[in-house]
Amino acid sequence: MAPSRPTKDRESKEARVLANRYEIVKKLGSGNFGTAFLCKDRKCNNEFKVLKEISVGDLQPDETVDAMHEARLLSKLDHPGIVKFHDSFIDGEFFCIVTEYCEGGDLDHKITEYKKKGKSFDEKTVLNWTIQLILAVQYMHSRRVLHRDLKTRNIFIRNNMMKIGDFGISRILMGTMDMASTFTGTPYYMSPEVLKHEGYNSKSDVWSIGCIMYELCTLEHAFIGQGLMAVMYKIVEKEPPDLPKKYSKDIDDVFKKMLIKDPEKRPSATEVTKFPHVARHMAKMKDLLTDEYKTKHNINPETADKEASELAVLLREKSRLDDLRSTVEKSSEEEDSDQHSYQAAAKPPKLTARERMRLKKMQEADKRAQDLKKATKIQLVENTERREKIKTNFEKTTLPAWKGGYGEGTLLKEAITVRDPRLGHLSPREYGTLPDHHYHGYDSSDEEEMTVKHSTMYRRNSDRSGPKSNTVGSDYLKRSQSQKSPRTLTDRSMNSLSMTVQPPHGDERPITPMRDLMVYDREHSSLDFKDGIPETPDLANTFYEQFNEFDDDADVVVGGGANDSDEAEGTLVDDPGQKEEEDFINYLERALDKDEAESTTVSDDSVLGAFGPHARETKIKNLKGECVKIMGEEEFQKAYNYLRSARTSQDGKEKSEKEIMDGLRKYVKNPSDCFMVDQLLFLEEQAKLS
Ligand SMILES: Nc1ncnc2c1ncn2[C@@H]1O[C@H](COP(=O)(O)OP(=O)(O)OP(=O)(O)O)[C@@H](O)[C@H]1O
Repeated sequence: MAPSRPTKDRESKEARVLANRYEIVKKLGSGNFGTAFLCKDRKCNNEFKVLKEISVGDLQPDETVDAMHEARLLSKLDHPGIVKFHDSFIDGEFFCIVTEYCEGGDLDHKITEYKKKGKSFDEKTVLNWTIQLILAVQYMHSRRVLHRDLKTRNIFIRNNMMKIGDFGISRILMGTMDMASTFTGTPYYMSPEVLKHEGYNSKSDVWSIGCIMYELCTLEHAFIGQGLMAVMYKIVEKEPPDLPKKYSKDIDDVFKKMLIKDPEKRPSATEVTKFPHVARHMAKMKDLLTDEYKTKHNINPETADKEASELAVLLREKSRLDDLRSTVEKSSEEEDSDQHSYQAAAKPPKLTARERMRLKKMQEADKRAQDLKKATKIQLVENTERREKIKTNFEKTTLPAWKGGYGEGTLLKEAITVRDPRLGHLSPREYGTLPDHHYHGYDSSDEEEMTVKHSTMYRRNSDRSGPKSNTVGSDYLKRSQSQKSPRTLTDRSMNSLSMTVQPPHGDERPITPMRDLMVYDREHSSLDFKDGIPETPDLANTFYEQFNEFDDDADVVVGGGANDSDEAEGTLVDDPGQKEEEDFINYLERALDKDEAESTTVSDDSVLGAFGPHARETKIKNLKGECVKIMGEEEFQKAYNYLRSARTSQDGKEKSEKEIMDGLRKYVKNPSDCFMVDQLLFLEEQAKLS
């Protein structure tokens, strides 16, 4: 069993916080490689995540680096059927992995629960889940990643969706990378080629999914026997059992194909998706999910189409009007110059009555915008002066600590608010109730681009996790800033914000006055609020907090850690659940595409996680220790000698598993214990070869 932290540390009443952000909530359980905890991510709206601690023991530093590297690579896997990897870090002697939390627990628990209640999964559920798993496996394989330890305990349930978790980092760290989970004594999902030491490849993962599928139908393992050797023998030699009669022949066929002994003949994940029965079911799933998605997210296809065509007409009109405007502007400029006045006046652009009217309106609007720009410049100067005045007042007076309401917050807000002229003059209260995006993107002038931002609309005072819709605009801005895109929002991005953000109507929860302040773009603004930081410590702190929150480098985007940058580049859809639904529908669609290219079989040599000599040595050492612990020194030595000669028989005659097992009985009480001895021999062989 992997070492765990000292009891005192774990039982302390104070919340344990790791990496300055993950607050341990409770222990979920301990596995062979470490302990899993439910934690709250303080930097991510207290979102629940799972933190797994694995003792790195006496690993060499380079192996830990390897594991970190592996963790980074795994963090790139982004699929609705794969448990999201968020972060990894070293904490003392522990390597910590932070992943998505799956509230439905693992599939092993689910199956046990069903068994206890005498329930069973219907065919549709079995197919749904198998398809979800196979799509995730297909995705992994296309990225040349093998799981190698697919079993019901490594499959998690979230929102009734299957998610593959527990990738190999723990096994790398504990030195059991070669064959799936040999320490755990769970050979039930291991393929014949793995048991025969013929190497792990992508088809071995497909085998494991076949075994899981059988388990979903029967709540039993596909290959059972008394002891590990018996199980191994059945896997290698015996045909899989039939599925119970209540399942169709079609689904039985799919399962049987996934359990073809010869990996060459066994279908790949992509081929499984092309089986007619699977493809038909996938198409149904896609239609159903798409309908559900539309209903849930209030998307009416007819309205959407109508809106899209209306938008297209408007865009066409706008672009024609833009052309006309520039032509008119050009001709009037030319009229002003002596050179071409006659020529220009002679060729006025041809406009329809409607266009003339629109053009006139546009020109008026342009003029108004120019005036507003000027007004804002004046306002800026006034604001700066006012701010200076307030600063001086602050220096002279000590303000009482803020206790709610719109006291000094309002004062400060008034002082430093740069008003968006399009909003007219609003009271602070009115500012507070406007949706986020109304504050973005006003250009005060060409030279001094300034992005004005309202910080935390609709957020509660105590908890900063507001409804999702309120953060979309802010995240959009954060993203655009972090990508160093132009600081001001274009009309189009304003439009996209207006379309995406749906502020909850009538939601006027109290707003923290200091948070009502607008945050400015430090690099580009001519206003330097740093000079205007309130002197009262509490206010100053809150003031600073805002800068931290919106700092370009601040770690604030959903997802945290290793994935932050990726997610920052993500879609505008800010609800992870919604994104996942969309992604899953897309993957189904892609899998249904007949022309989709088949990924080649991925073998052990070509995948992530090739480990170095240090890791192998550690593995051999651990494995030997484990064997001696179980069998005793003497018995281990006998079994080891016997198996070494049996496995490496030089006479060219290969013994069957049954023969080997029978021979083994002469030396050991329980031949199934020798499963690990076999692993040890295999590793030693590998070490010799490398
Ligand atoms: N992402 C997750 N979401 C929800 N529960 C999880 C998650 N990861 C692990 N768990 C739960 O935490 C417990 C411990 O998990 P862990 O992976 O450490 O061990 P295991 O899966 O039981 O064994 P092993 O990994 O050694 O095969 C299990 O009950 C598991 O269901």
